[in-house]
Amino acid sequence: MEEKVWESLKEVWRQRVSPSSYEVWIAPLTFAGAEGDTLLVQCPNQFFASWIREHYLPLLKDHLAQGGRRWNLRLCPVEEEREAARGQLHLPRFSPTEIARPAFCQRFTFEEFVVGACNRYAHAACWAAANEEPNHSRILYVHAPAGLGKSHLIQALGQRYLERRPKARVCYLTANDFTAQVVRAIKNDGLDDFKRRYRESCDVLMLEEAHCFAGRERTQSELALALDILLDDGKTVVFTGSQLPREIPKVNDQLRSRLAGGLITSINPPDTPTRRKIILRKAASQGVDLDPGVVDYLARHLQGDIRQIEGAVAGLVAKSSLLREPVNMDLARDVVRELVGEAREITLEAIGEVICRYYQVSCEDLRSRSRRRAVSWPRQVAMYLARRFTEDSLEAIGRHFNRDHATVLHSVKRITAQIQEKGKLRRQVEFLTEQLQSRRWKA
Ligand SMILES: Nc1ncnc2c1ncn2[C@@H]1O[C@H](COP(=O)(O)OP(=O)(O)OP(=O)(O)O)[C@@H](O)[C@H]1O
Repeated sequence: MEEKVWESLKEVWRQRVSPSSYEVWIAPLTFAGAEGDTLLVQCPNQFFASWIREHYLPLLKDHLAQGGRRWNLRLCPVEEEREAARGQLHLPRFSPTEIARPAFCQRFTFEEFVVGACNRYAHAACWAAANEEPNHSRILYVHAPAGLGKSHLIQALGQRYLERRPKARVCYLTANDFTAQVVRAIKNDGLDDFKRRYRESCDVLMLEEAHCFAGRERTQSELALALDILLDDGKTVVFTGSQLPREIPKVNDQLRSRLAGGLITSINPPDTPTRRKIILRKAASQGVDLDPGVVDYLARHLQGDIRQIEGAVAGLVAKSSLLREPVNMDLARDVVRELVGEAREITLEAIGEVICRYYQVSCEDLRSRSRRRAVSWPRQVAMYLARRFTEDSLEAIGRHFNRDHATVLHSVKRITAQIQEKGKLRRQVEFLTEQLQSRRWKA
Protein backbone atom coordinates (compact mmCIF):
# COMPACT_ATOMS: atom_id res chain seq x y z
CA MET A 1 0.00 0.00 0.00
CA GLU A 2 2.65 2.54 1.12
CA GLU A 3 4.90 1.73 -1.79
CA LYS A 4 2.01 2.24 -4.20
CA VAL A 5 1.34 5.65 -2.66
CA TRP A 6 5.01 6.50 -3.13
CA GLU A 7 4.90 5.41 -6.78
CA SER A 8 1.82 7.54 -7.39
CA LEU A 9 3.54 10.56 -5.83
CA LYS A 10 6.55 10.04 -8.07
CA GLU A 11 4.17 9.95 -11.01
CA VAL A 12 2.78 13.35 -9.95
CA TRP A 13 6.32 14.72 -10.04
CA ARG A 14 6.97 13.08 -13.40
CA GLN A 15 4.04 14.96 -14.86
CA ARG A 16 4.83 18.26 -13.21
CA VAL A 17 8.59 18.75 -13.58
CA SER A 18 10.82 18.79 -16.66
CA PRO A 19 12.42 15.46 -17.67
CA SER A 20 15.91 16.76 -16.81
CA SER A 21 14.82 17.92 -13.34
CA TYR A 22 13.11 14.57 -12.83
CA GLU A 23 16.32 12.73 -13.73
CA VAL A 24 18.49 14.87 -11.48
CA TRP A 25 16.22 15.24 -8.45
CA ILE A 26 13.42 12.70 -8.36
CA ALA A 27 14.89 9.57 -9.91
CA PRO A 28 17.54 9.18 -7.15
CA LEU A 29 14.88 9.10 -4.41
CA THR A 30 14.11 5.61 -3.14
CA PHE A 31 11.31 4.28 -0.99
CA ALA A 32 12.64 3.07 2.39
CA GLY A 33 9.49 2.05 4.25
CA ALA A 34 6.85 3.79 6.32
CA GLU A 35 6.17 4.79 9.90
CA GLY A 36 2.41 5.18 10.34
CA ASP A 37 1.31 7.72 7.78
CA THR A 38 4.87 8.86 7.08
CA LEU A 39 6.65 7.56 4.00
CA LEU A 40 10.41 7.30 4.48
CA VAL A 41 12.34 8.27 1.37
CA GLN A 42 16.09 7.98 1.00
CA CYS A 43 18.06 10.66 -0.81
CA PRO A 44 21.81 11.14 -1.37
CA ASN A 45 22.58 13.89 1.15
CA GLN A 46 21.30 16.65 3.41
CA PHE A 47 21.48 19.33 0.73
CA PHE A 48 19.49 17.13 -1.62
CA ALA A 49 16.85 16.74 1.09
CA SER A 50 16.56 20.51 1.63
CA TRP A 51 16.33 21.09 -2.08
CA ILE A 52 13.51 18.58 -2.50
CA ARG A 53 11.72 20.02 0.52
CA GLU A 54 11.89 23.55 -0.78
CA HIS A 55 11.32 22.98 -4.47
CA TYR A 56 9.47 19.75 -5.06
CA LEU A 57 7.45 18.80 -1.97
CA PRO A 58 5.03 21.72 -2.43
CA LEU A 59 4.00 20.21 -5.79
CA LEU A 60 2.56 17.20 -3.95
CA LYS A 61 0.38 19.24 -1.61
CA ASP A 62 -2.90 18.25 -3.24
CA HIS A 63 -1.96 14.58 -3.70
CA LEU A 64 -1.05 13.50 -0.19
CA ALA A 65 -4.56 12.40 0.74
CA GLN A 66 -4.95 8.86 -0.61
CA GLY A 67 -6.76 5.72 0.51
CA GLY A 68 -8.55 7.61 3.28
CA ARG A 69 -5.24 8.70 4.88
CA ARG A 70 -3.12 11.83 4.72
CA TRP A 71 0.49 10.96 4.04
CA ASN A 72 3.66 12.77 5.01
CA LEU A 73 7.04 12.37 3.42
CA ARG A 74 10.26 12.22 5.43
CA LEU A 75 13.49 12.57 3.47
CA CYS A 76 16.34 10.57 4.94
CA PRO A 77 19.79 11.54 3.65
CA VAL A 78 21.82 8.34 3.26
CA GLU A 79 25.15 9.92 4.30
CA GLU A 80 23.83 11.69 7.33
CA GLU A 81 20.97 9.53 8.44
CA ARG A 82 22.01 9.46 12.06
CA GLU A 83 22.64 13.15 12.26
CA ALA A 84 19.37 13.86 10.52
CA ALA A 85 17.52 11.73 13.03
CA ARG A 86 19.04 13.81 15.85
CA GLY A 87 18.11 16.99 14.00
CA GLN A 88 14.48 16.00 13.95
CA LEU A 89 14.20 16.17 17.72
CA HIS A 90 13.04 19.74 18.01
CA LEU A 91 12.84 20.54 21.68
CA PRO A 92 11.12 23.79 22.50
CA ARG A 93 13.61 26.24 23.99
CA PHE A 94 11.02 28.06 26.01
CA SER A 95 7.54 27.43 27.21
CA PRO A 96 4.99 27.80 24.45
CA THR A 97 3.43 31.20 24.01
CA GLU A 98 0.38 32.10 22.03
CA ILE A 99 2.60 32.86 19.08
CA ALA A 100 4.57 29.79 18.11
CA ARG A 101 8.28 29.78 17.46
CA PRO A 102 8.80 30.45 13.75
CA ALA A 103 9.79 27.63 11.42
CA PHE A 104 12.91 29.15 9.92
CA CYS A 105 14.86 27.43 7.20
CA GLN A 106 17.97 26.21 9.04
CA ARG A 107 20.43 27.26 6.39
CA PHE A 108 19.11 30.83 6.17
CA THR A 109 21.79 32.17 8.50
CA PHE A 110 24.22 35.08 8.33
CA GLU A 111 27.07 32.59 8.03
CA GLU A 112 25.57 31.20 4.83
CA PHE A 113 24.77 34.61 3.37
CA VAL A 114 27.39 35.87 0.93
CA VAL A 115 27.93 39.60 1.18
CA GLY A 116 28.83 41.68 -1.87
CA ALA A 117 28.31 45.18 -3.21
CA CYS A 118 24.72 44.27 -4.17
CA ASN A 119 23.52 43.46 -0.66
CA ARG A 120 26.03 45.01 1.75
CA TYR A 121 23.70 47.68 3.09
CA ALA A 122 20.73 45.33 3.57
CA HIS A 123 23.00 42.82 5.28
CA ALA A 124 24.45 45.46 7.61
CA ALA A 125 20.98 46.69 8.55
CA CYS A 126 19.70 43.17 9.33
CA TRP A 127 22.88 42.27 11.20
CA ALA A 128 22.54 45.38 13.34
CA ALA A 129 18.85 44.69 14.03
CA ALA A 130 19.74 41.16 15.16
CA ASN A 131 22.76 42.00 17.27
CA GLU A 132 22.52 45.49 18.66
CA GLU A 133 20.39 46.38 21.61
CA PRO A 134 17.88 48.84 20.23
CA ASN A 135 17.58 52.10 22.09
CA HIS A 136 14.47 52.97 20.14
CA SER A 137 11.81 51.25 18.07
CA ARG A 138 12.55 50.65 14.44
CA ILE A 139 11.05 49.58 11.15
CA LEU A 140 13.34 47.96 8.64
CA TYR A 141 12.19 47.34 5.08
CA VAL A 142 14.20 44.96 2.85
CA HIS A 143 13.37 45.39 -0.77
CA ALA A 144 14.44 43.20 -3.74
CA PRO A 145 13.08 41.39 -6.78
CA ALA A 146 12.44 37.64 -6.40
CA GLY A 147 15.23 35.26 -5.53
CA LEU A 148 17.84 37.76 -4.33
CA GLY A 149 17.87 36.83 -0.65
CA LYS A 150 15.13 38.75 1.17
CA SER A 151 13.84 35.70 3.06
CA HIS A 152 17.34 34.44 3.70
CA LEU A 153 18.39 37.72 5.24
CA ILE A 154 15.33 38.29 7.41
CA GLN A 155 15.30 34.70 8.61
CA ALA A 156 19.00 35.07 9.43
CA LEU A 157 18.02 38.12 11.47
CA GLY A 158 15.30 36.13 13.24
CA GLN A 159 17.54 33.14 13.97
CA ARG A 160 20.37 35.32 15.23
CA TYR A 161 17.99 37.35 17.37
CA LEU A 162 16.74 34.15 19.01
CA GLU A 163 20.26 32.83 19.52
CA ARG A 164 21.14 35.96 21.45
CA ARG A 165 17.83 36.19 23.29
CA PRO A 166 16.36 32.68 23.51
CA LYS A 167 13.25 33.89 25.29
CA ALA A 168 12.37 36.53 22.73
CA ARG A 169 9.09 36.17 20.89
CA VAL A 170 9.70 36.51 17.18
CA CYS A 171 6.63 36.51 14.96
CA TYR A 172 7.41 35.63 11.38
CA LEU A 173 4.61 35.58 8.85
CA THR A 174 3.65 36.62 5.36
CA ALA A 175 1.34 39.48 4.48
CA ASN A 176 -1.22 36.87 3.47
CA ASP A 177 -1.00 35.12 6.86
CA PHE A 178 -1.40 38.44 8.61
CA THR A 179 -4.41 39.28 6.46
CA ALA A 180 -5.96 35.90 7.26
CA GLN A 181 -5.48 36.61 11.00
CA VAL A 182 -7.19 39.98 10.66
CA VAL A 183 -10.08 38.47 8.70
CA ARG A 184 -10.50 35.72 11.32
CA ALA A 185 -10.38 38.23 14.15
CA ILE A 186 -13.01 40.42 12.50
CA LYS A 187 -15.24 37.40 11.87
CA ASN A 188 -14.97 36.19 15.46
CA ASP A 189 -15.29 39.62 16.93
CA GLY A 190 -11.80 39.22 18.31
CA LEU A 191 -9.94 42.29 17.11
CA ASP A 192 -9.09 43.42 20.63
CA ASP A 193 -7.67 40.01 21.39
CA PHE A 194 -5.71 40.12 18.19
CA LYS A 195 -4.09 43.44 19.14
CA ARG A 196 -3.45 42.27 22.70
CA ARG A 197 -1.71 39.21 21.35
CA TYR A 198 0.71 41.39 19.37
CA ARG A 199 1.27 43.76 22.27
CA GLU A 200 1.96 41.01 24.80
CA SER A 201 3.49 38.21 22.79
CA CYS A 202 5.65 39.77 20.13
CA ASP A 203 9.09 41.33 20.52
CA VAL A 204 9.99 41.33 16.85
CA LEU A 205 7.46 41.26 14.03
CA MET A 206 8.74 40.07 10.66
CA LEU A 207 6.35 40.36 7.75
CA GLU A 208 7.23 38.99 4.33
CA GLU A 209 5.80 40.11 0.98
CA ALA A 210 4.56 43.51 2.07
CA HIS A 211 3.52 44.21 -1.53
CA CYS A 212 0.65 41.73 -0.93
CA PHE A 213 -1.03 44.27 1.36
CA ALA A 214 -1.98 46.19 -1.81
CA GLY A 215 -5.71 46.84 -1.93
CA ARG A 216 -6.47 45.29 1.49
CA GLU A 217 -7.87 48.37 3.18
CA ARG A 218 -8.98 46.87 6.46
CA THR A 219 -5.80 44.84 6.96
CA GLN A 220 -3.72 47.94 6.26
CA SER A 221 -5.52 49.90 8.95
CA GLU A 222 -5.18 47.08 11.49
CA LEU A 223 -1.51 46.70 10.59
CA ALA A 224 -0.91 50.42 11.04
CA LEU A 225 -2.49 50.17 14.50
CA ALA A 226 -0.45 47.07 15.37
CA LEU A 227 2.70 48.90 14.25
CA ASP A 228 1.91 51.83 16.50
CA ILE A 229 1.45 49.48 19.45
CA LEU A 230 4.75 47.72 18.78
CA LEU A 231 6.70 50.88 18.05
CA ASP A 232 5.36 52.56 21.18
CA ASP A 233 6.84 49.66 23.12
CA GLY A 234 10.23 50.08 21.41
CA LYS A 235 9.92 46.86 19.36
CA THR A 236 11.47 46.01 16.00
CA VAL A 237 9.39 45.39 12.88
CA VAL A 238 10.95 44.06 9.69
CA PHE A 239 9.28 43.89 6.28
CA THR A 240 10.31 42.41 2.99
CA GLY A 241 8.76 43.31 -0.33
CA SER A 242 9.44 43.17 -4.04
CA GLN A 243 8.33 46.79 -4.35
CA LEU A 244 9.46 49.86 -2.45
CA PRO A 245 6.83 51.18 -0.02
CA ARG A 246 6.10 54.17 -2.23
CA GLU A 247 5.62 51.91 -5.26
CA ILE A 248 3.06 49.53 -3.72
CA PRO A 249 -0.28 50.41 -5.27
CA LYS A 250 -3.45 50.88 -3.25
CA VAL A 251 -1.86 51.37 0.15
CA ASN A 252 -3.51 53.89 2.46
CA ASP A 253 -1.54 56.89 3.70
CA GLN A 254 -1.53 55.60 7.28
CA LEU A 255 0.43 52.49 6.39
CA ARG A 256 2.51 54.03 3.59
CA SER A 257 3.88 56.76 5.83
CA ARG A 258 4.83 54.25 8.53
CA LEU A 259 6.59 52.00 6.03
CA ALA A 260 8.31 54.87 4.27
CA GLY A 261 9.48 56.22 7.63
CA GLY A 262 11.51 53.06 8.29
CA LEU A 263 15.00 52.21 7.17
CA ILE A 264 14.66 51.05 3.57
CA THR A 265 17.37 48.86 2.07
CA SER A 266 17.46 47.27 -1.37
CA ILE A 267 19.26 44.18 -2.62
CA ASN A 268 20.44 44.42 -6.23
CA PRO A 269 21.24 41.54 -8.59
CA PRO A 270 24.72 40.21 -7.81
CA ASP A 271 27.68 41.43 -9.85
CA THR A 272 30.18 38.95 -11.27
CA PRO A 273 32.56 38.88 -8.26
CA THR A 274 29.63 38.28 -5.89
CA ARG A 275 28.26 35.57 -8.17
CA ARG A 276 31.67 33.89 -7.98
CA LYS A 277 31.63 34.00 -4.19
CA ILE A 278 28.09 32.61 -4.07
CA ILE A 279 28.97 29.76 -6.42
CA LEU A 280 32.01 28.85 -4.31
CA ARG A 281 29.96 28.98 -1.11
CA LYS A 282 27.11 26.87 -2.50
CA ALA A 283 29.57 24.27 -3.79
CA ALA A 284 31.48 24.25 -0.50
CA SER A 285 28.27 23.66 1.42
CA GLN A 286 27.97 20.42 -0.54
CA GLY A 287 31.58 19.52 0.12
CA VAL A 288 32.70 20.25 -3.45
CA ASP A 289 35.75 22.27 -4.40
CA LEU A 290 35.15 23.76 -7.85
CA ASP A 291 37.86 24.43 -10.38
CA PRO A 292 38.36 28.22 -10.90
CA GLY A 293 37.57 27.84 -14.62
CA VAL A 294 34.21 26.25 -13.83
CA VAL A 295 33.45 28.98 -11.28
CA ASP A 296 34.25 31.69 -13.83
CA TYR A 297 32.14 30.03 -16.49
CA LEU A 298 29.13 29.70 -14.19
CA ALA A 299 29.52 33.26 -12.87
CA ARG A 300 29.61 34.64 -16.40
CA HIS A 301 26.60 32.73 -17.64
CA LEU A 302 24.25 32.55 -14.68
CA GLN A 303 22.99 36.09 -14.54
CA GLY A 304 19.52 35.41 -13.20
CA ASP A 305 18.66 35.41 -9.53
CA ILE A 306 20.47 33.47 -6.82
CA ARG A 307 17.97 30.64 -6.95
CA GLN A 308 19.20 29.98 -10.47
CA ILE A 309 22.81 29.87 -9.25
CA GLU A 310 21.86 27.46 -6.46
CA GLY A 311 19.96 25.26 -8.90
CA ALA A 312 22.93 25.13 -11.24
CA VAL A 313 25.46 24.24 -8.55
CA ALA A 314 23.16 21.64 -7.01
CA GLY A 315 22.41 20.18 -10.44
CA LEU A 316 26.09 20.08 -11.29
CA VAL A 317 27.04 18.27 -8.10
CA ALA A 318 24.12 15.83 -8.39
CA LYS A 319 24.95 15.11 -12.03
CA SER A 320 28.59 14.50 -11.27
CA SER A 321 27.74 12.08 -8.48
CA LEU A 322 25.15 10.22 -10.58
CA LEU A 323 27.43 9.93 -13.60
CA ARG A 324 30.44 9.26 -11.35
CA GLU A 325 32.38 11.95 -13.19
CA PRO A 326 34.30 14.83 -11.68
CA VAL A 327 32.74 18.29 -11.94
CA ASN A 328 34.35 19.63 -15.10
CA MET A 329 33.69 22.20 -17.83
CA ASP A 330 31.66 19.77 -19.93
CA LEU A 331 29.23 19.12 -17.08
CA ALA A 332 29.10 22.85 -16.32
CA ARG A 333 28.22 23.62 -19.95
CA ASP A 334 25.49 20.95 -19.91
CA VAL A 335 23.93 22.33 -16.76
CA VAL A 336 24.05 25.93 -17.99
CA ARG A 337 22.53 24.87 -21.31
CA GLU A 338 19.70 23.05 -19.51
CA LEU A 339 19.03 26.05 -17.32
CA VAL A 340 19.40 29.00 -19.62
CA GLY A 341 20.01 27.73 -23.14
CA GLU A 342 22.97 28.30 -25.43
CA ALA A 343 24.63 31.53 -24.40
CA ARG A 344 26.26 34.29 -26.40
CA GLU A 345 28.50 36.71 -24.56
CA ILE A 346 27.09 40.15 -23.87
CA THR A 347 29.49 42.54 -25.59
CA LEU A 348 30.13 46.26 -25.24
CA GLU A 349 28.78 46.64 -28.78
CA ALA A 350 25.52 44.91 -27.85
CA ILE A 351 25.14 47.15 -24.79
CA GLY A 352 25.77 50.22 -26.96
CA GLU A 353 23.09 49.13 -29.45
CA VAL A 354 20.47 48.47 -26.77
CA ILE A 355 21.20 51.79 -25.06
CA CYS A 356 21.12 53.79 -28.31
CA ARG A 357 17.79 52.28 -29.32
CA TYR A 358 16.23 52.83 -25.91
CA TYR A 359 17.41 56.40 -25.31
CA GLN A 360 17.32 57.42 -28.97
CA VAL A 361 20.95 58.51 -29.17
CA SER A 362 23.62 57.49 -31.65
CA CYS A 363 26.78 55.46 -30.99
CA GLU A 364 28.77 58.58 -31.92
CA ASP A 365 26.89 60.50 -29.21
CA LEU A 366 27.83 57.90 -26.63
CA ARG A 367 31.50 58.21 -27.55
CA SER A 368 31.40 62.01 -27.91
CA ARG A 369 32.63 64.56 -25.33
CA SER A 370 29.07 65.88 -24.98
CA ARG A 371 27.98 66.46 -21.37
CA ARG A 372 24.34 67.09 -22.25
CA ARG A 373 22.19 65.02 -19.89
CA ALA A 374 20.35 63.42 -22.83
CA VAL A 375 23.68 61.88 -23.79
CA SER A 376 25.66 61.65 -20.55
CA TRP A 377 22.90 59.75 -18.74
CA PRO A 378 22.59 56.94 -21.34
CA ARG A 379 26.40 56.77 -21.40
CA GLN A 380 26.52 56.26 -17.64
CA VAL A 381 23.82 53.58 -17.77
CA ALA A 382 25.77 51.87 -20.59
CA MET A 383 28.93 51.84 -18.45
CA TYR A 384 26.99 50.42 -15.52
CA LEU A 385 25.58 47.61 -17.69
CA ALA A 386 29.04 46.99 -19.18
CA ARG A 387 30.49 46.53 -15.72
CA ARG A 388 27.65 44.27 -14.67
CA PHE A 389 27.42 42.04 -17.71
CA THR A 390 30.87 41.91 -19.27
CA GLU A 391 34.24 40.82 -18.01
CA ASP A 392 35.86 43.92 -19.53
CA SER A 393 38.12 45.98 -17.27
CA LEU A 394 37.33 49.56 -16.32
CA GLU A 395 40.03 50.66 -18.76
CA ALA A 396 38.53 48.62 -21.63
CA ILE A 397 35.04 49.96 -20.94
CA GLY A 398 36.49 53.47 -20.75
CA ARG A 399 38.26 53.03 -24.09
CA HIS A 400 35.03 51.85 -25.69
CA PHE A 401 33.15 54.94 -24.54
CA ASN A 402 36.10 57.27 -25.03
CA ARG A 403 36.58 57.91 -21.32
CA ASP A 404 39.14 57.02 -18.64
CA HIS A 405 38.70 54.30 -16.04
CA ALA A 406 37.94 56.81 -13.22
CA THR A 407 34.94 58.13 -15.16
CA VAL A 408 33.67 54.58 -15.63
CA LEU A 409 34.03 53.88 -11.93
CA HIS A 410 32.23 57.09 -11.04
CA SER A 411 29.37 56.28 -13.46
CA VAL A 412 28.96 52.76 -12.11
CA LYS A 413 28.82 54.03 -8.53
CA ARG A 414 26.37 56.77 -9.43
CA ILE A 415 23.96 54.49 -11.27
CA THR A 416 24.21 51.79 -8.57
CA ALA A 417 23.27 54.36 -5.91
CA GLN A 418 20.45 55.85 -7.97
CA ILE A 419 18.92 52.46 -8.72
CA GLN A 420 18.41 52.06 -4.98
CA GLU A 421 16.54 55.33 -4.77
CA LYS A 422 14.73 55.74 -8.03
CA GLY A 423 12.11 53.19 -9.04
CA LYS A 424 11.92 54.67 -12.53
CA LEU A 425 15.63 54.14 -13.17
CA ARG A 426 15.44 50.65 -11.69
CA ARG A 427 12.65 49.73 -14.06
CA GLN A 428 14.62 51.15 -16.99
CA VAL A 429 17.65 49.07 -16.03
CA GLU A 430 15.49 45.96 -15.57
CA PHE A 431 14.01 46.50 -19.02
CA LEU A 432 17.44 47.03 -20.60
CA THR A 433 18.70 43.92 -18.82
CA GLU A 434 15.85 41.88 -20.27
CA GLN A 435 16.69 43.25 -23.71
CA LEU A 436 20.31 42.23 -23.31
CA GLN A 437 19.43 38.81 -21.92
CA SER A 438 17.00 38.09 -24.73
CA ARG A 439 19.77 38.76 -27.27
CA ARG A 440 22.05 36.26 -25.52
CA TRP A 441 20.11 33.12 -26.25
CA LYS A 442 20.02 31.59 -29.68
CA ALA A 443 16.51 30.90 -30.89
N1 LIG B 1 23.71 36.52 -0.63
C1 LIG B 1 23.35 35.22 -0.63
N2 LIG B 1 24.22 34.29 -0.23
C2 LIG B 1 23.89 32.98 -0.25
N3 LIG B 1 22.69 32.51 -0.67
C3 LIG B 1 21.79 33.40 -1.05
C4 LIG B 1 22.06 34.80 -1.06
N4 LIG B 1 20.96 35.44 -1.52
C5 LIG B 1 20.05 34.50 -1.78
N5 LIG B 1 20.54 33.27 -1.51
C6 LIG B 1 19.85 32.00 -1.71
O1 LIG B 1 18.98 32.14 -2.82
C7 LIG B 1 17.75 31.48 -2.57
C8 LIG B 1 16.61 32.47 -2.74
O2 LIG B 1 16.70 33.42 -1.69
P1 LIG B 1 15.40 33.96 -0.93
O3 LIG B 1 14.38 32.89 -0.81
O4 LIG B 1 15.87 34.62 0.32
O5 LIG B 1 14.93 35.03 -2.00
P2 LIG B 1 13.72 36.05 -1.91
O6 LIG B 1 14.28 37.38 -2.29
O7 LIG B 1 13.04 35.95 -0.59
O8 LIG B 1 12.80 35.52 -3.08
P3 LIG B 1 11.18 35.53 -3.21
O9 LIG B 1 10.79 36.97 -3.29
O10 LIG B 1 10.96 34.78 -4.49
O11 LIG B 1 10.65 34.83 -2.00
C9 LIG B 1 17.83 30.92 -1.16
O12 LIG B 1 18.10 29.54 -1.22
C10 LIG B 1 18.99 31.66 -0.52
O13 LIG B 1 19.71 30.87 0.40
